[in-house]
Amino acid sequence: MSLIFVLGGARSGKSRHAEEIVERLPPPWIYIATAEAYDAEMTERIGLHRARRGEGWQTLDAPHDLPGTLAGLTPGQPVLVDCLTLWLTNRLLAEADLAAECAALVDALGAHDGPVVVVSNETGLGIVPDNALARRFRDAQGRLNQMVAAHADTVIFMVAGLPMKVK
Ligand SMILES: Nc1nc2c(ncn2[C@@H]2O[C@H](COP(=O)(O)OP(=O)(O)OP(=O)(O)O)[C@@H](O)[C@H]2O)c(=O)[nH]1
Repeated sequence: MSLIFVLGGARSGKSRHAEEIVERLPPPWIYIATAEAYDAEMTERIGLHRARRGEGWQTLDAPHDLPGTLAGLTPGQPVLVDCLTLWLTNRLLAEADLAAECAALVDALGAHDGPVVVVSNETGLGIVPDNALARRFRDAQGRLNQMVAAHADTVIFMVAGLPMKVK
């Protein structure tokens, strides 16, 4: 098992970089998507991602049950999880026990018998949000990122499309 964690801001190029890492491995590659298309703009974004991925990729949707989806994978399959931020958002809005769910997610990432690349946002670099929900989210995201980074073999921080290896 190898775990590679790719972090960055919005439009930092993290999805593309994560895809390139996985595409160096033998296909088929599993893409676990956590986004839900709530509006036309998000539908278009997702369409662009799907068009870019092309042959060799199989997409699984896991907006909520990410640990269960990971547990159901065939051993050895290279997998890309894109991204933890939307999964955490979905679970926060579902009023889940975030500490327990994040611990279960880290266990599931570690349990997959194959290469895993995980994408997440490095949030919290801006000003303190003015509402409690956003502050809660920011803190939960920071904690989850630390947990995944601690377990990862490699951590890459994307800056303006450029990968910076931090672990
Ligand atoms: N449901 C679904 N979501 C997808 C699919 N492909 C990509 N996505 C989602 O698209 C999201 C990323 O989209 P963007 O907003 O373009 O990425 P970004 O994080 O702003 O930018 P980058 O740092 O450049 O990757 C991820 O959360 C994915 O889950 C898919 O096939 N189905």
